[in-house]
Amino acid sequence: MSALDDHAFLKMNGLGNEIVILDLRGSAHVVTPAEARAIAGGSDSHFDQLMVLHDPVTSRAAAFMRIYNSDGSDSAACGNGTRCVAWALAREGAPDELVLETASGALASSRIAPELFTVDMGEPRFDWREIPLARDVGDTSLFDLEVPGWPGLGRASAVSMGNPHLIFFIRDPMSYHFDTLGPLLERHPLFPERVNVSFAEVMSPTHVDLRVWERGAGPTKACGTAACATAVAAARRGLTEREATITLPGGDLDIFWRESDRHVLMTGPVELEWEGRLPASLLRQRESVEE
Ligand SMILES: N[C@@H](CCC[C@H](N)C(=O)O)C(=O)O
Repeated sequence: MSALDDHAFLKMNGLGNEIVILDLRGSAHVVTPAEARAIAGGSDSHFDQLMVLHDPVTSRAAAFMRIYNSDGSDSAACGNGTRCVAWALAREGAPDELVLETASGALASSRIAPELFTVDMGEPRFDWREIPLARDVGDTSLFDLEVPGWPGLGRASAVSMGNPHLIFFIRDPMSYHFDTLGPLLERHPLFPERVNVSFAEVMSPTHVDLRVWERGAGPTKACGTAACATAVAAARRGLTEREATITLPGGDLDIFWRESDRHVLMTGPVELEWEGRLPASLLRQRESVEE
C-alpha cells in the first residue's frame, strides 16, 4: 500500500477560512492541481486552502508547506493556514515557537494560548515587480486602477505578503456586489499572476473592517495575508496606526507592523473541526492535457 492510500487529513479553520492539512512528510509525492481540486470537491474535505506538509528544507524548520487554493492553483503564503499548521504540529509535540518554510520564505510562529498563535509574516513588498504588477504604476500605496463599468471604486493600493494583494479603501464594503467585482478584479490585466482583492473601511486609527475575495478561492470569511496587506497599506497611507484590529466576516485578527525590522505580526485563533481520511483515488488525479 502506498503512503498516500487512504491518507489522514485535518479539517480546520482560521476565523472561518476553511483549511485542510495533509501530511506528506516522508513522501516524495507532490500534490497536483487536479488532485487539489478533487480534494476541494470532497464533501468533508472542502477547503479554501490546502496546506500540504513536506519535510523541511533546513534543519531549523519544522516543515515545508505547499499551499493550494480550491481551484488547484498554488499560493506562496496563507496566514490562517499557517496558524492551523502550527497548531497541528504543536498537537504532535512540536515546541510553542517554531519555523515553517514556504515557497516565499520561512515564517516563525509562537503559541500564545492553546488555540491562539502569532505568526511573523515577514516584510511586505511594495515594488511593482515584486507584487507583481504588469507595469510601473508609480506609488503602489495609491494609484489609479481603471475598472471598466466601475468608475466609483477610487484609487487602490497593492502589496505583496509573499502573495499579491489589491486593496480599496471605501465606505461600506458590504454594499458592493462582490460576486461580480471579485472575479473581475482578480483577473485584472495589471496583475499577471492574478490578485487577492480586499475592500476595506477604516473605522478608526486602530480598526479596519475588511471583506476579501481570494485569488483561486473566491469570497472567504477571512484571509490572514489580506489582513496583513490591508493593515500595512492603511498605515502607509496614514489612515491607521501600525497596530490595528482587522475585522473580517469570520472575526478579528490583530496585525502589528513592527518598525524595527518592518515585519508584520499576525495574531489570531484556530479551530479543529474534524479529522478525516482521503480516499486513495483522490491522490491519483491526472492533469487534463490542457494543463
Ligand atoms: N487565506 C489565506 C490566503 C490564501 C492565498 C490566496 N488565495 C492566494 O492565492 O494568494 C490567508 O489566510 O492568508
